[in-house]
Amino acid sequence: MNYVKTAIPDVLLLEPTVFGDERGFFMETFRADEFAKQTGARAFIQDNHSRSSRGILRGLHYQTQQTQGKLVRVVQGEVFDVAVDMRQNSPTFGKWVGYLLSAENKRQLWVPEGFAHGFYVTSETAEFVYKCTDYYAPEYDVSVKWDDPEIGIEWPLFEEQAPQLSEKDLNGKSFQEAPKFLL
Ligand SMILES: Cc1cn([C@H]2C[C@H](O)[C@@H](COP(=O)(O)OP(=O)(O)O[C@H]3O[C@@H](C)C(=O)[C@@H](O)[C@H]3O)O2)c(=O)[nH]c1=O
Repeated sequence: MNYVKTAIPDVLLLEPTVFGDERGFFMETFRADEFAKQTGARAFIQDNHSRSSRGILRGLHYQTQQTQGKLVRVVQGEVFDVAVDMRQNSPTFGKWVGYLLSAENKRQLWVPEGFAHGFYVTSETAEFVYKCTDYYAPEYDVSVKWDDPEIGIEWPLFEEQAPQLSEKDLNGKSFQEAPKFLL
């Protein structure tokens, strides 16, 4: 596994080593020892899997307590995946990074605690799989507006179709009013 620093050094892009042969391919998707060495993160205790159609946007989400670090990947289709730094005392506070993750490119994104996270589906459907360092806690769940101009995420949107969001995400907080981390 290749761990690549992004423009926000705490957010890492992981490129697995893929062994192809006449049967198909094999890759390791997670190793606790290597991952802990690279990130210093707490152990993962929850795994999630979601499926979404083209044009769905989920995010931007984080939990103010039981804060989750997330190791995310796509097992079918393609998404544009984004992390936003919500750590007030960080040199990259308010900055975002975004990457296309797909079943084909097999890349993973490490989104540490202190970041809001979201994704936009660019294929017909996408199955999204991720590991979390803490449990889901809806009482601490925050949604930040995906299109807040202060963050300025450049989503690769389809022109003919506005992104489709959940009720919760339609009512997301502005970046300014969203609670920040002091990590
Ligand atoms: C996230 C989550 C949801 N749920 C339930 C609550 C709800 O009824 C249903 C759908 O929840 P949501 O609308 O919050 O799902 P979703 O919009 O997919 O939320 C996820 O979005 C991405 C971007 C993230 O970063 C994740 O951490 C998570 O917040 O699933 C759980 O039971 N456990 C969980 O861990």
